[in-house]
Amino acid sequence: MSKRILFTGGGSAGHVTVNVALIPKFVKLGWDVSYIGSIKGIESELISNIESVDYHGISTGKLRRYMSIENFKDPFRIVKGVFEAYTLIRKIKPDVVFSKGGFVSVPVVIGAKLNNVPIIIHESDITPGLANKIALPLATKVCVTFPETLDHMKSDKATYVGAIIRDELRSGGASQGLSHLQFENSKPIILVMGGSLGSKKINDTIRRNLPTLLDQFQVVHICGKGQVDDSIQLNGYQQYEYIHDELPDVIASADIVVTRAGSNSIFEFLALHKPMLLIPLSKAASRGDQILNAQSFEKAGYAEVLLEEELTDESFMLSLNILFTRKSQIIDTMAKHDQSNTINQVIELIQNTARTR
Ligand SMILES: CC(=O)N[C@H]1[C@@H](OP(=O)(O)OP(=O)(O)OC[C@H]2O[C@@H](n3ccc(=O)[nH]c3=O)[C@H](O)[C@@H]2O)O[C@H](CO)[C@@H](O)[C@@H]1O
Repeated sequence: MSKRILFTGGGSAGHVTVNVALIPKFVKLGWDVSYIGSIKGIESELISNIESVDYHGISTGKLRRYMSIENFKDPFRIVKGVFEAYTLIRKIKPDVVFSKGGFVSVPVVIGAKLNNVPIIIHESDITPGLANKIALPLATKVCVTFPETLDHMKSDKATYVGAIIRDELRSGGASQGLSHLQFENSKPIILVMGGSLGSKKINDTIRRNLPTLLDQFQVVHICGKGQVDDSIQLNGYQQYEYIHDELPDVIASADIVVTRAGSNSIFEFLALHKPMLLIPLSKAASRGDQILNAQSFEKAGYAEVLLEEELTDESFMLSLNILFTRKSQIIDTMAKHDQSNTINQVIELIQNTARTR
């Protein structure tokens, strides 16, 4: 009988793309693969069309850090989600659950524990997110991406594995990227990505500085859902809400990147040797995890960092020019970083943690 793995994780693409990297590996190994996510979230968009995956949507509540009327309804949604996850897991009978975090993962982890299924959680950021903090006592093992996380997560369950990157990202072609973007070979290309959901602050800064930027560069701008501005039609400037299949080619064609400091994105740019200007999400809007991610990359010599509080048109153009000048030196530093074996290490850990039947 085939082994069975159940994945969970969602809310933003950063809580899904690691699962997207692992799923084909388990399909190839002959495992049955199921996924529990939300009914309408990005995970349902990114996963439910993968043929070999049995996708189940459950009721979810968001773990907010701010006051909202929804905070009173969400405990009921979460309890409903736990009941749905528990019942599904009883039926699916997975040998192991792999959780990438995000609020949808909490009911799934609780449902797995109630069914006595071993749970592996994966933390992408330096400090654990709220969902993973709740999941930690229930988990069998915890995989972490940054070595520094072991200091924040004082648990013998934690193992440093590094970043899990989708294979397809490594096979992009710069010339395919150029032709997809309808760009020329004459000017360098900046890829702007304000996280998987987009960033209004970064979008506005780019658009205000477009005349100056386009003198020197071509700009491909991933703006986030609903944030493309159709009134801007300029040569050498392309906007997208989100890029799916063409992302490997687009990244391959880019010379430098301007991005938030979401863990998956920055490790992907590191693996693909793309020097980065990081503008981390501020502490006012988050637990400050992206600031720590960014500082770690700056210290390692992979990135320039500009804090949101210090973001002005002048500081942005200055940091961008410094990055562009340091480009070759940064690429040399990036070339010394090798994480090509992380995915195999994680697969082995999952296989060793799964129940034996
Ligand atoms: C606002 C917020 O809560 N952000 C968090 C979220 O970020 P976010 O969801 O932005 O996640 P990441 O930057 O880590 O990853 C985004 C993923 O989406 C992919 N992608 C993105 C754009 C696109 O057009 N196409 C595409 O495929 C990227 O290649 C990457 O694999 O999860 C990260 C990982 O836990 C955290 O570090 C971030 O702090």
